[in-house]
Amino acid sequence: MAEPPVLIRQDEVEGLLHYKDLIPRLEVALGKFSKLDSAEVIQPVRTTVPLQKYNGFLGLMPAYLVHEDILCTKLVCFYKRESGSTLPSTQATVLLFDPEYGNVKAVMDGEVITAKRTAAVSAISAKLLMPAKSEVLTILGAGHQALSHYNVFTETFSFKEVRVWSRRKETAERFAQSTQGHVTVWESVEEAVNGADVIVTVTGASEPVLFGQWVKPGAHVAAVGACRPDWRELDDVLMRQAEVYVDSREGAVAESGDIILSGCLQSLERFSMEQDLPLERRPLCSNPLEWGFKMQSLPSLCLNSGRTNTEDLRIMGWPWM
Ligand SMILES: NC(=O)c1ccc[n+]([C@@H]2O[C@H](COP(=O)([O-])OP(=O)(O)OC[C@H]3O[C@@H](n4cnc5c(N)ncnc54)[C@H](O)[C@@H]3O)[C@@H](O)[C@H]2O)c1
Ligand SMILES: O=C(O)[C@@H]1CCCCN1
Repeated sequence: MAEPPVLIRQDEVEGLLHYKDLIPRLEVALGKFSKLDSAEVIQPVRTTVPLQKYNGFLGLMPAYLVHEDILCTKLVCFYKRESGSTLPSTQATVLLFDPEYGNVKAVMDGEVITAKRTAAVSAISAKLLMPAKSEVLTILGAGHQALSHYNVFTETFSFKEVRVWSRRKETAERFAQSTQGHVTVWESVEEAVNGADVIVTVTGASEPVLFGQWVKPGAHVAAVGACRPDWRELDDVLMRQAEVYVDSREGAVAESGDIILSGCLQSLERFSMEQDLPLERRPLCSNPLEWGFKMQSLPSLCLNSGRTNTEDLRIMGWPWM
């Protein structure tokens, strides 16, 4: 008879999960996942159950690391909340299984895991893709993901200036006061991103909030918020100008409204058809030399609107370069 599962609470997860350990482990996992080799990582596109009555979804996210024999599933409820709602927009739980016996070994808080994993993967994309002398970071959105992204980006890099914008100025001001460093609050997105080297979009928007004409050439955009086919944060101009790097081709094609609604996929598909590339190797990027940059399940995509140093990507161990 199996032992009952261990319960790992949010404060315990918070105390155990540190970016200095999380980032290198995610880089290894990303590398294995990018190989599309099911002998390494089995992580199908998640199943999503609509909760129409509450304008939300339940996501079921299994993953199996074969060599490490780690089997887990994240169950996450996520919602589009009305402005000013006090209800949470995300609630997640992670189950760890004994792959041989089949029982649940641990039930752990998924909120901190989601906040830190997502931000860490955005930081990994920035390590590889942001301009060499990045000085200005702009965060669009002032919620949970905004805070985890602020924390990992200021811990990992040294920006001279950090800016924040939120659709409600008071939430941006509250966010700025809650951080340890100096964060400036901006009234408009256009002003907030003007000259920014790195832009993180972590809003609950359904329509574009970031427009290509405002983004400095070569800037890096870590687009996190639009993780449903009918949600988007980025406009068509940005999607078509940028080199698009995604966590998973299958996931992005199924879930990323920024990719699906901008039509950039069709043009890229057309390109790869013409090149008669094998399906599993088709790029999801505007630049034929850059393969789809695979990242842990969402952020749905990272954009690099300038040249990318592909050598860095090779160094990170992504063999598909
Ligand atoms: N890619 C991933 O892996 C991943 C992980 C977690 C969350 N998300 C998504 O990222 C987004 C932010 O997540 P969170 O946990 O920080 O949520 P949150 O509710 O804590 O914060 C959302 C922020 O977006 C703002 N916002 C909401 N609706 C908006 C709109 N229509 N226009 C502009 N701003 C708006 C809110 O004011 C708030 O500042 C959500 O859409 C969530 O689904 C993605
Ligand atoms: O992959 C995740 O964990 C997130 C949860 C929030 C909605 C989008 N997907």
